[in-house]
This record gives sequence, structure tokens and C-alpha cells, in this order.
Amino acid sequence: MPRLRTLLPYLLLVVGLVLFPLVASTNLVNIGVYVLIFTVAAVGLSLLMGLAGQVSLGQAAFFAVGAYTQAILVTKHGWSMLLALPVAVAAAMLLALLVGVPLLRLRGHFLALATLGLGIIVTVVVRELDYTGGTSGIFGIPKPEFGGRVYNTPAEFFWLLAPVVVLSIALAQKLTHSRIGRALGAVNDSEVAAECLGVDTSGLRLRVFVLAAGYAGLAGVFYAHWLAVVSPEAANFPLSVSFLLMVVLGGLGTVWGALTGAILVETLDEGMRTLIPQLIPGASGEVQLLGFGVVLVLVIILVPGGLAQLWSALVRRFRGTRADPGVAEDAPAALGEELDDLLAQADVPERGSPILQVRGLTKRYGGVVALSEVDLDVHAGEIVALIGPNGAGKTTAFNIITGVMGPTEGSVTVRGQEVQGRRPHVVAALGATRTFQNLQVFRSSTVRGNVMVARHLRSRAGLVPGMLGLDLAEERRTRREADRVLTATGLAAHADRPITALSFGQQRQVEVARALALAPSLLLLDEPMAGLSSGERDHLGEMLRRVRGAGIAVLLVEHDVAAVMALADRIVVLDDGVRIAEGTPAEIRRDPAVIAAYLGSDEDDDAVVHTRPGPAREGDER
Ligand SMILES: Nc1ncnc2c1ncn2[C@@H]1O[C@H](COP(=O)(O)OP(=O)(O)OP(=O)(O)O)[C@@H](O)[C@H]1O
Repeated sequence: MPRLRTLLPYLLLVVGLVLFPLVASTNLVNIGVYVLIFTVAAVGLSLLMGLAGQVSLGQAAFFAVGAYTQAILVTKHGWSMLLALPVAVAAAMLLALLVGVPLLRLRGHFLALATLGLGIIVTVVVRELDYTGGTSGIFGIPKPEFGGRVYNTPAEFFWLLAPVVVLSIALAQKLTHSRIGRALGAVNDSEVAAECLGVDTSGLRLRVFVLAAGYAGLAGVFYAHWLAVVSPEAANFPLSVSFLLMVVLGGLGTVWGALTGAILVETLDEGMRTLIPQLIPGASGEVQLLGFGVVLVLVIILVPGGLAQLWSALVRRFRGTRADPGVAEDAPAALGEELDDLLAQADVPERGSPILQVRGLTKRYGGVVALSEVDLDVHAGEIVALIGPNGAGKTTAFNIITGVMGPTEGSVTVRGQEVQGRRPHVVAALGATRTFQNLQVFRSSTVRGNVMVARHLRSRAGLVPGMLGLDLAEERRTRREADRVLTATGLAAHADRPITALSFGQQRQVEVARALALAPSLLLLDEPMAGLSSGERDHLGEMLRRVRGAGIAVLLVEHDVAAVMALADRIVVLDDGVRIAEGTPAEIRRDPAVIAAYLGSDEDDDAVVHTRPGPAREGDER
């Protein structure tokens, strides 16, 4: 029963939180209060790191902004805790919004360093300003008081915090299973594929960055009320490292890991506080930080997935289950009737209308000219093949058309709108999507999960509805639609399998099914036949004919010349970045320039060109 399985951890958590202050010593409950406060900040960071794949060493900066804003509003302006709280959280989020736009252009280590700098800036600012109390900070922050009751003791404060923690975890957990969470997971696996399916990766990252800051700000508010004082320490590096350690120890990509990580780090902290002075007399806080650093490195080396990794290994061992349910039939199932319904969703203009117009496309990499003044047209309801020897510029053309890179010169018009230099999600929103020469599946997801990402543009639920669970009906619909796509493309038997359990050829088919799930009006396929068995090739060929039949425009890059000759209505040939020929398959087969550059003659090498007649179509010259 999945419902009970979902609820059980929360039930255990609630029981644990209620009982803990009753059975633990005051000192332990005091540590427990810090665990809960830090859990809230760590949950935010785990969303940022695990879900959005962004490493931040500045979570303490937002924590401090929340704490200071709360302290200032309560002590200097006489606001009540409840009134000040949303403003303090909003202040942390506002800072994240302001710095997030420039910071999130950076990736990986650079982002980590930049956020580290942010922590230092906030520390310096609050230390230098009189308004924030200088080095000594702001004192006299009262303990929370509601309905005449002051939450003074560790146990009372613990119980006050407990629902906040449960809610923080539940909302974050819900987010990871929402449309936005799915899109972020996809971005983590393959940013370029997610973008080409319509996911605005920068926008999403910024939203999660701001949300994570909100979590940190909320934690800061409780920290201020519990300690009764906020000092520049709240923004400093060791605290950010602690948050990072909590998330990494608990396990990236799991919200629950933030709680277990916080428990471990606080216990470790307390342990080191007593142990280190005994081992090294006169040792200061730096030694403790060093200890944290050592633990962090050890965890990353020994258990990169943190406690969550150990836990799932334990569960797998206990249950003896395999992650992959497997399927009896490995060959592709027949294409379903549903395929036509799916294709009918594509918003295609009248057959023969221009869908893609490329003019004077040029791309230079320093001295290398990858494309030179290339013109290309693809109309509704036709398959155009782009062929040429290795290095001819085919993938470069795909990348420019889909917004993965900008051209040096020239224009790309999709459905009447110029898109050169625009981002891939903008191009996808116009109905153009693609597959990739090097597979770009979302490796951490199932086959169905992969296809569901492609329905991103056909669903709406944002971050907040996703967190609040207001997206249930839409999520059910998206799931049904993804299943229909899988049935339509003969992949239904694999729906629940992890995508990585599928063979290379099957993953390629999922990539095509995923692209079709967007219901595109222009489909760009980069070597879709590579690695497929002959049965799979025939299956894909039939699918593409039906795609064309539905009026969708297809641009196909393919080295399997036989498949190209059988499928394409027109062929454009590139050589060394230059368009050397264009025509029907029959014309291209006879073209001397193409024979010299790419095809070779039958006498030269019989193995190079194997044409295979496809079903006769109107206008076929074969
Ligand atoms: N990032 C880059 N920096 C420099 N040169 C590049 C870059 N990407 C591609 N090129 C060069 O541009 C030219 C076209 O490459 P491209 O990958 O588009 O060719 P292709 O026709 O897709 O080849 P293949 O059939 O092998 O995939 C090649 O000479 C390649 O070396």
C-alpha cells in the first residue's frame, strides 16, 4: 500500500518528536533543538544540491539574513515573532533572488566559491554596521510567546519547532515528486535534453535557490529566538560547511537525509567538542572545522551517497528485490493505435507549409569553419535528411537550430519566428524538439519518468502548487498521457523500469518516444538508427512514416544510408560545412559530388550504399 508507505516515516517522525523531550536529558533536548533548527536549513540546501544540482557554500548567509531581520524587527521595532517571521524569510529569499541571477550563471566549483564569498560579505556587513550590533550582534531576542505561554525550556521549544520541521520535510518531499521536481531531476541528469523538452533550467534553478534561502531564513528565525542573540557567527563559513556536511552525510537527493545528516553532524559536533580538547590541549574551533573537513572528505570517498545510500543498500538486502522489474519481451511491441491520437496533438499547419527555414547559417570555432552559409528548409509532413561525412557539420546545425548554441552568422526560423541564439526551451515551446547523437536520457528516472518530463510544456503546476499537493489531478493526467505515449510507441512493457536497465537500442527508442511526447511540429533526430537492431530499425522507420503522415516535419541526421534513402523525401548533403547538394534520394544517389564526398560509387565500395526500398509513396522517385 503506497499510501501507508508514504505516511509511515512521518508517523514515526511525529512519534519520535513527541517522545524525545520526555525521555531525553535537558542537555540532549538542547542539542535536539539545534538539530531541528539546522534540519530546516539543511532541507533547503538538500533541495538545492540534490534536486537542482547546485553546490552552495553560502547557506549560512541566508540563515543569518533571516536571523538578523527577525532580531531587528522584534527588538528594535517591537514586532511580534509571528509578524516578523514572514518578513525575515522574505528578506532571505529576496537576497537570494538578487544574487541568484548573476550567481547561477556559474556552475559547480565556481558557484560554490561565489556562494562562499556571499557568506563572507554578509559576515563583514553585519560586523561592520552599528545597526546590526557590530561584532557583538543583537541581544535580548525574546523566547517565543503565544497565547500567554512562553516557550522557554528546551522541551517546549523543541515541541514548538517539531511541526515546522515535519512540514518543511513534507513540503520539500512533495516538491521532489511534482512536475517541477521531475524537471529539476531531469536537468540534473541532462540539462541539454531537459531544455530541449521545454524546461527553462535557469528559471527553475533560480526558484529553487530562492526557496532554499527561504528555508535557511526560517531556520535563522528560530535560531535567533532560541539563542536570544544573533552575532556575525551566524553567517560564517563553518556553519555553511556544517549545512553542507549534513546534506552530504544524509545523502544527496533525499530530503530525509537532511534530518539524519543534521542529527549526525550535531552529535559529531558535540563529540568533537569534548574529545578534541582532551586529545589536543588548547585546541580551538579551527581544529573542529578541520575534523568536519576530514569527515566530509571521507564520506565523499567512501559513501558518496551518504546514509541514504547505506539505507537503500540495507533495504535491498533485506527485501532481496531487484530495482528492475524486467520484462518478458525484449523486442519492440507493435506501434499502437494511440500513436495517431498522440501525433494528432501536434499543432501542425497545412502539409507543405514551411516549418523550419535556415538561411546563411555559419558557425566558426576559431579557425575551424563547422558550417558555411548553409540554407535548409523543412516543411510540414516531410522527412528531410541531412547527411555527410564525419565532421561535415550536421550536429552543429542541429545544435544551432535547437538553441543549444548560437550561430556565428545566419538565421533560423521555426514556424515563422526567428530563434537563432534563443535558448532551447524557447525553441521547444515553438514545437521543435530533438534526440541526440550521444544518448541523453534521464538516467535517474524510469522509462515513464523520462516521458513525463516531455509533458512539461503541456502541464502547468508551479513550485508552490507542487509543494502543497495541489497538482494531484494534473500529475495523474500527465502519468496517463506518458503511458499512452509508451503504448503508442510499443514501449509500454518497460514503463516502470529504470531507464538504465534498458538496452542501448531501447534507450534510443525511449528518446524518440520522449521527443514525440512533446507532440512536436518539428522533430530533429540525430542518428536515431545508431545501435539499433534491424527489427528496431524497421520499427523506428515505420514510426517515422506515421509521424510524417500526421503532418509533422522531420529533420534526420543518419549515417545509415539505406534507411535515409528509404525514408527521406529530400536529402541535403553537407561536406566540410558546405551544402554540396540537395534533392530527392534518387537524385542524391546519382550526384557526382555526393558520390565523391560521401557515398562512393557502387563499383568503388559495394558496402557503402545499401539502398532498401521503402513502401511506395506518392511522389517517390524510386
Ligand atoms: N566545440 C567545438 N570546438 C571546435 N571545433 C568543433 C567543435 N564542435 C565541432 N567542431 C568541429 O566542427 C566540425 C563539424 O562538427 P560536427 O560534430 O557538427 O560534425 P558532424 O557532421 O555532426 O560529424 P559526425 O557525423 O561525426 O557526428 C568538425 O570539424 C568538428 O571538429
